[in-house]
Amino acid sequence: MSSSVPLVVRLLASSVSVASRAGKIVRDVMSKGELGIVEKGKDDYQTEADRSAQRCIVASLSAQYPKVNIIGEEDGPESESELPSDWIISEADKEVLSLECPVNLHSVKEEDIVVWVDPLDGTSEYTQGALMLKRDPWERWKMYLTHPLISIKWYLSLLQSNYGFLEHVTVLIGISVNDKPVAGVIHQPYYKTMLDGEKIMGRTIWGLQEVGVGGFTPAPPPASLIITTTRSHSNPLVEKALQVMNAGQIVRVGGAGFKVLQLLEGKASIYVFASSGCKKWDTCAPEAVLSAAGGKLTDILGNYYKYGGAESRPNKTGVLAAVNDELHSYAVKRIPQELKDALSK
Ligand SMILES: Nc1ncnc2c1ncn2[C@@H]1O[C@H](COP(=O)(O)O)[C@@H](OP(=O)(O)O)[C@H]1O
Ligand SMILES: [Mg+2]
Ligand SMILES: [Mg+2]
Ligand SMILES: [Mg+2]
Repeated sequence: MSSSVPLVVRLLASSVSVASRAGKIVRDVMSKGELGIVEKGKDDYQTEADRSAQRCIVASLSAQYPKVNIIGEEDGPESESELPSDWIISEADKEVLSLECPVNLHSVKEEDIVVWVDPLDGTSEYTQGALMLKRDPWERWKMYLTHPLISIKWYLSLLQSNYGFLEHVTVLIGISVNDKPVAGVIHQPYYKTMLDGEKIMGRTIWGLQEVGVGGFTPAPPPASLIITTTRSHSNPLVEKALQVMNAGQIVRVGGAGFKVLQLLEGKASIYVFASSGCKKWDTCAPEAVLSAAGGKLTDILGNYYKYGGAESRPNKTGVLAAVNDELHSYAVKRIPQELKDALSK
């Protein structure tokens, strides 16, 4: 790889390649059927796919960029087992490598960068998706009975959905410089495209400050106000914030990455989540990609989060994102003060 390419662009190009490999790991774990679900906390789970995808991303990036501070969601005791050699990716996406680096990022050093990794965003939807891969209804029912995450209401909605909610799953790699997300990758392992009659799995969307987004073509916002929000982590405050938006429609989907994709694809115009459940790894890459496309992601007070390595992990004051500044200000104004106060406490 040419070292004349500025560091941020090289790191983004490497992240695009490694996210795609991590996405394959996510699919492979699902195909084997041994999800290895571990409960980290209330409504907070981890699977073998989360653990393995993170190992692949962190090992690949830290081998090439040893002084970059890489923070992953699934940090914990290091696994003893050796990493398969094909999990270490040293390739870098050629299209991204040829991008013009914004002038203010030209001289960024490894020490100035913090990378936030969410190896699998939408873990609830991933584990529920496993059910839909069981073709035999009796097998599916047995799996449901032993599944820790699914209520009967969800089971029924799953049966109505075509392919479960696997499309909501993303791999997120966010690159921040001096507290600010400047570049990011959102990879969708279960996005399907047909090419010459052949099914291709996965697509990778990237964003770079001042350059724009790649990997897909953003669509204009919908004509009426459509809000996207959580489908698996709601609570009374979250619902209150949705009520005040006066939206024509509310779309409940999994993952912070997928909700930002809903905004970029013209399926919704505002993402509202008045809860402290999301963390920095959930929003770093989505914020970078959204802002590169002209959108804005902040907390529900309208303040940007900071992404330095010493910042606390939770996004305590919620998430509010919109496709443009005008819709973002509309949403900030609509949120009642008592709700802002409740999250700021
Ligand atoms: N109450 C809560 N507890 C734990 N994690 C939460 C949470 N609310 C949101 N999150 C995390 O924020 C991300 C987006 O959530 P949602 O899909 O509900 O919008 C998910 O990331 P992960 O799937 O990577 O863990 C989810 O776990
Ligand atoms: Mg998680
Ligand atoms: Mg996440
Ligand atoms: Mg995750």
